[in-house]
Amino acid sequence: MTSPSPTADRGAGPAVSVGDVTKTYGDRRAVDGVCLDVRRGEFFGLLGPNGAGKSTLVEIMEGLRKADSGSVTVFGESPWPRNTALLPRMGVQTQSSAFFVRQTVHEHLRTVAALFGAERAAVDATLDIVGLGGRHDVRVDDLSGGQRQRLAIASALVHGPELIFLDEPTASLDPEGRRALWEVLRDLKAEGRTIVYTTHHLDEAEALCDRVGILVAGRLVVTDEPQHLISTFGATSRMLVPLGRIDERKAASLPGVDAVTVQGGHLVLETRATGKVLAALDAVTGLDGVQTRTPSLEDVYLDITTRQNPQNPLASNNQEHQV
Ligand SMILES: Nc1ncnc2c1ncn2[C@@H]1O[C@H](COP(=O)(O)OP(=O)(O)OP(=O)(O)O)[C@@H](O)[C@H]1O
Repeated sequence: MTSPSPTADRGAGPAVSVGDVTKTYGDRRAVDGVCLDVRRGEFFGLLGPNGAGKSTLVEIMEGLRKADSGSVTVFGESPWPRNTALLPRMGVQTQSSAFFVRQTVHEHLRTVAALFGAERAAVDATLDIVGLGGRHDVRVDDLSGGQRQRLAIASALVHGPELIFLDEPTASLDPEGRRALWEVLRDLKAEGRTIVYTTHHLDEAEALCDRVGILVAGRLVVTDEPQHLISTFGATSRMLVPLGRIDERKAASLPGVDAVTVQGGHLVLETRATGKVLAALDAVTGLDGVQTRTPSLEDVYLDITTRQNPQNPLASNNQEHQV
């Protein structure tokens, strides 16, 4: 990015502050009393099932949508009604980003850059970093879905904003493109920029985010660091033992085993006491071919969203916590 590093601003207040924000469409409450501060220089991931309210909340933070009630500030100022002083400081990629479809890729990004007064050199550099360096002369109309997504991301980055909002930026990218974007995002964070993004890729959120927030039915039920969330919620580890090595009943009776299921060619032992179970397995059958899967953010996410879903009879509302 060509703009100066925003690192110097880090000591000031939060990049984004959301206070008790609510948004209702008809009789549907899309965002329900959300409070959240995103710190300067933070990489914050907003997670949640389809329809949980992520895009609506992000659009309210961006100043693209008006909240029914509550307060939002971006760098201490309200983004609504449209705050032109904030626009150069923010980069926005939405799920329905608009394009100048009759222009070429390079013309499109030049037009966007000019709107923000960004240097022309930034256009070539940004196309390179999103992997569109070889596509300058292709008409936007003729891009594939993933290439359009890359161009939308480039449009959010070309003016070197301090605060970057990305709504499911990796949704249509191929695996190579996804990993390449991870590196771009890590570099942006290393420059001191603040990133707020939504994703359904939990491995990605675990790898990239300083903190994640999980929205369920419009309510922010958890905000925490991914690793802390995993240890706090104590999701179980799984041990995969090749079938035939130990029978199901005997496996279930081993000390520390919480549950046993058969999946594919394995007995799957769930446990919160990995060492104890490994020692017991070693004594009974040896550890050759035994695989251990430690809990991931995805396990915790599924646990939380299942319990918090109001449609689910096991739902409980007593897990809210923030770090
Ligand atoms: N413009 C709108 N008019 C009416 N209802 C809307 C509108 N936008 C969103 N909704 C509804 O609000 C709820 C939240 O939608 P939103 O798009 O914010 O969720 P999301 O978490 O981003 O979902 P996804 O993961 O599928 O993108 C959904 O029930 C959706 O149908």
